[in-house]
Amino acid sequence: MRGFWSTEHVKAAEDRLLARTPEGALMRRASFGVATVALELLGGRRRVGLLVGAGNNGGDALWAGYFLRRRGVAVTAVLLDPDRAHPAGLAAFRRAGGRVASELPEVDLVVDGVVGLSASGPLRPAAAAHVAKVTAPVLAVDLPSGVDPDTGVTGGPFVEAHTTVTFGCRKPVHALADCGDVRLVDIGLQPELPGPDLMELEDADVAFAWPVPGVGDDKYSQGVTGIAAGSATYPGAAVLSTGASVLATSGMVRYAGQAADAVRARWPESICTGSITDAGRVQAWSVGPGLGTGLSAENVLRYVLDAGVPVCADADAITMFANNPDLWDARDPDTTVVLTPHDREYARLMGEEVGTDRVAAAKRAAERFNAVLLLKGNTTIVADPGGAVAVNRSRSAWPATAGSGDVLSGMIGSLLAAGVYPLLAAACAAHVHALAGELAADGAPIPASSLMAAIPDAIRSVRAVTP
Ligand SMILES: NC(=O)C1=CN([C@@H]2O[C@H](COP(=O)(O)OP(=O)(O)OC[C@H]3O[C@@H](n4cnc5c(N)ncnc54)[C@H](OP(=O)(O)O)[C@@H]3O)[C@@H](O)[C@H]2O)[C@@H](O)CC1
Ligand SMILES: Nc1ncnc2c1ncn2[C@@H]1O[C@H](COP(=O)(O)OP(=O)(O)O)[C@@H](O)[C@H]1O
Ligand SMILES: [K+]
Repeated sequence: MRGFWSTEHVKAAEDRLLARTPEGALMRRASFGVATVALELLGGRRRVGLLVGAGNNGGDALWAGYFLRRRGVAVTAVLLDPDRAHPAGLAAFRRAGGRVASELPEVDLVVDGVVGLSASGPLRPAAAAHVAKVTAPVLAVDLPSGVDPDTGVTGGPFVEAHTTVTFGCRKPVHALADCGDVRLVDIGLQPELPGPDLMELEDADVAFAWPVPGVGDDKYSQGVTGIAAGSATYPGAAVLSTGASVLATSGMVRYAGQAADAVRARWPESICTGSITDAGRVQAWSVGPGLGTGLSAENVLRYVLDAGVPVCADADAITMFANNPDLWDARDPDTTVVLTPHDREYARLMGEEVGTDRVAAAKRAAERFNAVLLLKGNTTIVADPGGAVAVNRSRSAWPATAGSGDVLSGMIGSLLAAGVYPLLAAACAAHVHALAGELAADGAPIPASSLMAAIPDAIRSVRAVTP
């Protein structure tokens, strides 16, 4: 699991660390890390440019320039605010033979030391003008300048980094925005940090959490999933949701609804019935995709909320909650619910747009509904009411296709039925879903049914990393 810490927590931890470290030692350690990565990226080429801002981020760039000079690299620095350039860094850089110029010459690599943790807003015009002329790959110090460190939001010009070298710990920007290849340099910060503000599951975490049958298991003992989705108008949603559930875990899937014939034809291993009241016992329900929002759909939603098992509520279920708040209020408050809106469903449910800070939006909704909230998108955010947040960045946008959400909700239902902790169930499903999309697409558009069919490949791929 990777952790990410907010600027507030990083700055407080850095202050504590600075208080017990000789002056300048942290910056030299950090910038030595920058220089090491720069040499690796240069691969024998010898011309580096530095864009140097007014704060310590610029100081890091200047000290990195100093170390590069000592390795014989030609380094030219552009000082964006010459009077406020880091004095010790600038003196060391000049001593080592670094050149200061008003424009970057032709170089093989640019080090972005414009702004780091204290950034606010997009690049200012002077910095933006220099960045616009850059053609060489950019190595960002701490984070790409112009991108918000806590939200990953860009509201104007920003640096597009080939690689980012960060120090002490990762920050939210590294999970929420494209920072290129992110390298972490240890400066001894970990002991000073509280628990992470965000987390991102890696393959090994997902493999560890994913339910695998034991020798003593049977089809019931692993948790039976119930799917309440689809309708006469939208039978496909039921087929996709049920299929995702069948493929995600071992054990049994029960389908209840108007698409029973279509589901039975495609998934003979599922136990299908036309009516929710005849479904039989399950350990979790996945409800909503293609269900409709009429009276009979409302009754289905009431039934699953009353079943005393965890519920994943998606699509039409979310719209019904938005249209009729009584439905939500009537549920047993102890029932675990995972809500999985996309942005428009979020706006319906919350009565406000998601906005640019998607993590804050997901946290607000999780708290308001006392539920796990999975906000869909290229970067999926999962927040639980206790304040924990997991993010999953999809490496491709191929999953942005009709029916893909139906697949996700079937997978979440399966993991909930197997007893996986709700935040982890949603985050693991998002991870495998994105990977299945990538594997199935392999560079060309795919329908959601192909994404669904790649679930076993994606599970195999994450499990391949475990010993
Ligand atoms: N503390 C530590 O232990 C360690 C810290 N380390 C390093 O320190 C960095 C944090 O340094 P920091 O706090 O000095 O501020 P920093 O990010 O350089 O920026 C401040 C200046 O930028 C300006 N500015 C703001 N927004 C801007 C924009 N959009 N576009 C352009 N300019 C903008 C703003 O200008 P002003 O508003 O004052 O005019 C201000 O003067 C951190 O990221 C890491 O690299 C490492 O050495 C490891 C040890
Ligand atoms: N740009 C994107 N890149 C990667 N994944 C995406 C992107 N847009 C959406 N997704 C994912 O695709 C799925 C879409 O779900 P949803 O909008 O509910 O679709 P549908 O209702 O058609 O099933 C979600 O899992 C979401 O995270
Ligand atoms: K930077």
